[in-house]
Order: sequence, then C-alpha cells, then structure tokens
Amino acid sequence: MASAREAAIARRSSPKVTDAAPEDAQLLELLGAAGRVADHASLAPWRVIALRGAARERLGAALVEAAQVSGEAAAKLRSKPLRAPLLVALVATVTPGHPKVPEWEQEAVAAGVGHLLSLLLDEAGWGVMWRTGPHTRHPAVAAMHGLADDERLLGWLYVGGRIESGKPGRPAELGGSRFSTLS
Ligand SMILES: Cc1cc2nc3c(=O)[nH]c(=O)nc-3n(C[C@H](O)[C@H](O)[C@H](O)COP(=O)(O)O)c2cc1C
Repeated sequence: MASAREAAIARRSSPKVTDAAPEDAQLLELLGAAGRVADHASLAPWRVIALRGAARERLGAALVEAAQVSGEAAAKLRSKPLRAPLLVALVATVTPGHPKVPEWEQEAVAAGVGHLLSLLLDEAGWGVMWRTGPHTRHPAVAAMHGLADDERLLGWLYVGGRIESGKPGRPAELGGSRFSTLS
C-alpha cells in the first residue's frame, strides 16, 4: 500500500476511462475513509450520489434544460455524462446560520471529502476525473439529483476503468510563491 504522500504524488486525472466501475460496496468502504477529513463541529456536511446507467442520461437531459440549447449543441451536452460508467455527485449539505461553522467551512469539508475520495479511488486503481461546468448549480440539475434547498452540488467524480496514458503527471515540487513563512 502506498503512503499518503506517495499516493498524492502518483494521483492524476483520467479524462478517458473504460466501462469498468467500482461496486457500491467498494465506494462505501472508500467513503468511510474519505469521510475522516477534518470536520469543524463534526457536522458531516456532505453526501454523495452514485449515478449509473440511465441516471446519467437523465443528468444529460437536465444539463440540456439548464443550457437551453437544441440540435447539435444539445446532443453534445447530453452525451457528456456518458463519458464514464459511474458519476459520483459530490453534495455539500449546508446548515445555514450555524453559530460556529460558516457555510464556506462546510463546503470546504465537502470538497475535502471529494478530493480524498478521488485520491483513494485513484490509489485503488480506478480512473477518476472531477468535472463541473457552467450548469452545475442550475435548479434543473439540482432537481435531477433530488437535492434539498440547502444542498449544493460540487460537481461529479467521473469514475471508470483506468487507461494508462503514459504521460507524466504534474510535478510535485512547489514553484514560486506558494509557500512562505512568517515568524
Ligand atoms: C472542483 C473541480 C472541478 C473541476 N472541473 C473540471 C471540469 O469541468 N473540466 C475539466 O477538464 N477539469 C476539471 N477539473 C480539473 C481536473 O479534474 C484535473 O484536476 C486537472 O485537469 C488537472 O489534472 P490532474 O488532476 O491530473 O493534475 C476540476 C477540478 C476540480 C477540483
């Protein structure tokens, strides 16, 4: 098993994947670990929804409704969710007006779960790519997922069988101005 550091350095996004996908049981196991991110007041302000099969077609239809396009543009948009056999929708379940934990902190926790889940899926050998787009928070897209009023979509992890690209990932070294020390 890779160390957390080794897994982070090895991780890279997979824009193209095969039709293989992890079962719900494996997703649940990995989510148990991903849900261990730091979480102010332990609100667990997140949930995920696995979209498989025809649910991806319903998402495509919701994207077209959101974009108000037709013809070729609609066909292109409708097919986007079909690029992977499994889409893991990442949802921030925000408690508004919490006395200690503002909304941005709750979204940060949900995003942390998304990043850690993406890392764990990558480490388990799956191809993963986090995708969003201009319609991620459109009401039609929220309705397709059955989101409640205080739930916000953070995008989808597109997951499938990994195709080795042979291309190197981004370098792990930090350049320039991303680190400084105050003392
Ligand atoms: C919140 C979020 C949304 C993203 N949305 C998209 C997207 O819609 N389209 C895309 O090509 N990449 C998107 N990305 C970036 C890719 O997932 C990926 O991280 C990037 O291409 C860098 O490649 P790497 O992860 O292999 O270093 C998104 C990443 C994050 C964290």
